[in-house]
Amino acid sequence: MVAKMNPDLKKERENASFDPEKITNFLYGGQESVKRKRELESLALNDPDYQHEDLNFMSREQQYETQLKKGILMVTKMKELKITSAQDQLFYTSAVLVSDVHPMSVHTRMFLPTLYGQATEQQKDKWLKLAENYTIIGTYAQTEIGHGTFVRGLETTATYDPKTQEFILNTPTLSASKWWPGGMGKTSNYVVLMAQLYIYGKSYGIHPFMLQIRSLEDHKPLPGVTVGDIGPKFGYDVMDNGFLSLNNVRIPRENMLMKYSRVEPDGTYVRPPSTKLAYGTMVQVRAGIVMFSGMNLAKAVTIATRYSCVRRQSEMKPGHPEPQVLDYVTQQYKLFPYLAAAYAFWLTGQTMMSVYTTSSSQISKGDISVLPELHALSAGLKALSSSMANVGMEECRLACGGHGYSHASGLPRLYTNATPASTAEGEHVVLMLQTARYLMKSYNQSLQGEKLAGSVAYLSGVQLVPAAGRTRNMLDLGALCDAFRHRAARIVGEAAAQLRSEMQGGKDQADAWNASSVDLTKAAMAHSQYFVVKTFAERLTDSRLDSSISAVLTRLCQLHALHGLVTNSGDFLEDGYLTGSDIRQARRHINALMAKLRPDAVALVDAFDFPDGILNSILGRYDGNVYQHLLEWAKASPLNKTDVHQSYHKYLKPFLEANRAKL
Ligand SMILES: CCCCCCCCCCCCCCCCCCCCCC(=O)SCCNC(=O)CCNC(=O)[C@H](O)C(C)(C)COP(=O)(O)OP(=O)(O)OC[C@H]1O[C@@H](n2cnc3c(N)ncnc32)[C@H](O)[C@@H]1OP(=O)(O)O
Ligand SMILES: Cc1cc2nc3c(=O)[nH]c(=O)nc-3n(C[C@H](O)[C@H](O)[C@H](O)COP(=O)(O)OP(=O)(O)OC[C@H]3O[C@@H](n4cnc5c(N)ncnc54)[C@H](O)[C@@H]3O)c2cc1C
Repeated sequence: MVAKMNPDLKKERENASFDPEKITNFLYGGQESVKRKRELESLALNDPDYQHEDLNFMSREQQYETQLKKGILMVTKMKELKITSAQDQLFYTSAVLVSDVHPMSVHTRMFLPTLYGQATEQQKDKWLKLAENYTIIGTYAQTEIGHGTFVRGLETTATYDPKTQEFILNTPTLSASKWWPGGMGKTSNYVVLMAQLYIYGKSYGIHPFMLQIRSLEDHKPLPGVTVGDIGPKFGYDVMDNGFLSLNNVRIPRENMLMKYSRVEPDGTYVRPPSTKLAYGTMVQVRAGIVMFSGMNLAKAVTIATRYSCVRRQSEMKPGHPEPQVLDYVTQQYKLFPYLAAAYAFWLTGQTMMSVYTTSSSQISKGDISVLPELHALSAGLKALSSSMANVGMEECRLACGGHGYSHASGLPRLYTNATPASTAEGEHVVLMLQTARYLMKSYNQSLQGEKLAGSVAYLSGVQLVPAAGRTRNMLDLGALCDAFRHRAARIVGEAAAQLRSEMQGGKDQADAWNASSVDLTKAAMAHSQYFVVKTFAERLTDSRLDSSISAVLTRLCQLHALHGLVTNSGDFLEDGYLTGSDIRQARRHINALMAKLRPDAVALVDAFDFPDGILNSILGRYDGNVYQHLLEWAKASPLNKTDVHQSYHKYLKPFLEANRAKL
């Protein structure tokens, strides 16, 4: 029997100004792609082999085991079903894994991409098939107990022995032990080991090496290898992040991944075109995190928005029925800016991926000129999107009141699994500083009359003319983009001036950089925000957009820009580019936009097209039948398996009896 839809949600859907299907098609790149997405999702969600008890009711060991079993089934079925394209795999795996990963995720996301990106053709012949077949399972072992951020400072060594033509691998100190790699604790039998290369006592920096860590027969650690799980974490329970130490482990010379740099049998070192090519896998994952963050934020906003239409609380007017909590403007102010941000990062994530694809094909053809722009853009956008998603997901949880704190909402698990995106693959301040480094270099080039291209083109010949006194329409997307561009250019310029003045005051470059780093981070943030606002606005100029959806998407874009502007108003006011009256106008527009978006809120989250199985949230159910399912879910909790829990007999009963006896 089809359950009846909650009447409030039904009404919301009837009153929307547009057909959400049109936006779904826009978000996923067309009708055909949406059709395929739904086919694959339904295949996964209706497959009985993937069904299991709620992970939230399990111990960590059980979660690991369940998700490993599921991961294995998933890769087997994808092969059988010939689900081969990256897009199809993403649709299918998202439905199987929901907001979790599986213990072999880093194999797929980093180990294989490292082989594709860093191995020679010969090495690919040797390992790729094995890795693609999951005959070997690997991870990306870079971070150590003592160093994660400072890759150049890693202590693991790979010392070349020309006599035997082998590398000797060692973690010479406690702090050199590898720590964190996903799937290394219990699952992987191989790693790509990032280690300092030494030849004849000379260091050549960090390079990738293929290393077998466990027997392919009985999975026991190989001689010289100590490996295990690092223990429970804030989230990510299903993943066996691991530690690894190495004691004089020898591997053949051919195990260094040598696409870009080489060690000849006699120990001659052949330099790569750029030492940063060894960081390629990190750049790829960072680019992916922009979209990943947009999608996670979209899930959280879907849950909180639907629930806010089902939830009724308090009296807005004495004696009147309790309103849907989404009718409180403060609730709209909690959610709508993140609804807009989810759209912004979703679309920017797509742009980032297409920049990545184009640039990486140029790099593989030997053109490394695109590397600095790709690195700076992906670092800044990864940092911005993941930190915004963190704040937004938490705000969505808070917007669900008490029920948001329950695992039934899906929000705690979504948050704890997604929040590492801010730290892993480059801590967010560290990455912002990388973007700032590129901005400083570009800005100085522009001062010397060089014409800049790509994301920093706007820094060329920038004229910082204060525009106070000018009347402007704060809803005009062109004017909003101009304001963000002006702010970014000004802050970049001021950070450069600050850096210069620190150096003129006697500091060396490194101390001056540290002293200016708050301003530098701010410059990178302003630059990345400008990129997002501009990208969002540009995507709306697509002539294929139907007018009904173009109107509502324009409102979201305006809200995204205006909210960013109002929350950073000091930046726009500081040099008089905007006036107090512009900011007041912006605030009024935000209120008006929220009122206009209110009737479309549910349709806008429906358009993300997350089926219930993927949202995995009782509060966010499509049919809105929240309370009945909350109760059913609670009844399934392991503590409710018996009316009287065994601990009553063990502890409570004797305690009560002893107390009674004392009366
Ligand atoms: C967990 C959930 C997350 C969700 C993930 C979502 C994924 C999305 C997909 C969705 C599915 C989910 C599946 C989950 C499975 C995957 C799980 C992944 C798990 C995470 C794996 C990892 O966590 S894995 C380790 C990553 N660990 C770092 O991330 C270290 C940061 N640390 C550095 O990355 C360097 O340490 C740092 C700072 C650059 C300095 O590097 P350095 O010291 O060598 O360089 P300097 O600063 O001296 O800079 C010298 C010059 O190099 C330039 N440059 C530097 N880097 C460059 C580069 N990459 N490309 C070009 N140029 C570069 C720079 O711009 C300068 O250029 P210039 O001289 O011209 O100014
Ligand atoms: C869930 C999860 C999964 C992971 N998976 C993997 C994996 O599969 N493989 C792998 O190799 N690693 C993995 N990592 C490790 C991850 O990449 C690192 O933790 C991350 O790069 C941050 O480095 P760190 O831990 O050294 O932080 P730290 O650098 O110690 O950061 C601590 C503080 O110092 C500040 N700081 C550090 N350097 C600077 C600087 N230069 N300027 C200003 N501030 C600075 C940071 O901003 C931060 O506030 C994973 C981590 C997590 C949490």
